[in-house]
Amino acid sequence: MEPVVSLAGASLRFGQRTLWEDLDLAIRPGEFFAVLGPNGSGKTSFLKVLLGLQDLHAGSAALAGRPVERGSRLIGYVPQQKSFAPDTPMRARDLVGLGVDGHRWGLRLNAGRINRRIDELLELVGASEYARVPVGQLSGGEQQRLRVAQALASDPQVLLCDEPLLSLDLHHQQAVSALINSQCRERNSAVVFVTHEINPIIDYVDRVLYLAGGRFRVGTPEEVMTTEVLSDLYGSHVEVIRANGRLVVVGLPDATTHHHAEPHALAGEVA
Ligand SMILES: Nc1ncnc2c1ncn2[C@@H]1O[C@H](COP(=O)(O)OP(=O)(O)OP(=O)(O)O)[C@@H](O)[C@H]1O
Repeated sequence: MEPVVSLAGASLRFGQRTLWEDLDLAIRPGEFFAVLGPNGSGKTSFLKVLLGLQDLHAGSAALAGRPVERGSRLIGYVPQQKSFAPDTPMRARDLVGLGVDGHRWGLRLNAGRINRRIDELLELVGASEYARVPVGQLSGGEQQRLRVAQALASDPQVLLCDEPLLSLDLHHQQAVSALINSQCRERNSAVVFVTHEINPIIDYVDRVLYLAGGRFRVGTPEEVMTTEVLSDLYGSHVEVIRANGRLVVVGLPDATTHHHAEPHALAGEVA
């Protein structure tokens, strides 16, 4: 199967600082691909490259075989959370409606079908009851669920998610992760999911790109999330503990404010 996202010899550098270099990557349709790493390791910048918003220092990046470009219709994007201003003159359903234009849903949708599609998306993210509330009056988590609905609205071939679970409670973390996974499996979208914390999505992830200290590793979670690999990436000993199907990384260097769960939190929390 042709990859829908591909990078060849890709390097990103700001001034003297190399975030990653010589990255070769092919992400196929229907793949759930997680991007992990500490603060400042270049996860958001990686998404910006795919969005055509960040030039590479070297190498190339392509979507569906064509060079990345701004405003690509192939992409759905859940940006890193920023709140809407309290007086934003838009209701929740208007925000989701911005994502529905029907170009992947056959003929141009008429008003009735657009409304039904918006209702369906609001329902999927559990936002029906605040559909008519101005977005600026909603909580961070409620706004976040709308962003997910908006990103799914166009049935994108590539779904880019930047920490989409931030500020969601456990129930909605699970619901939103499952929804993104359905888009991946049922609609064959490639999902690129940036996160500090792999546990909420560990059952869904096919492969991981782990960025740290200007280097990276790519592979399945079993290949990458090990004491040996992460100790090598961080350049100091870290311990990866597996318990109850969850992963805990212990002993990360102080300089990396990393949101992995602490060992005491094993009993069912989600960091
Ligand atoms: N346009 C830019 N010019 C210079 N430096 C930049 C630019 N964009 C990002 N950086 C730097 O590159 C590094 C990586 O930023 P990025 O936002 O990609 O990290 P991240 O892994 O997403 O971090 P976080 O987990 O904190 O969101 C940061 O140190 C940031 O300051």
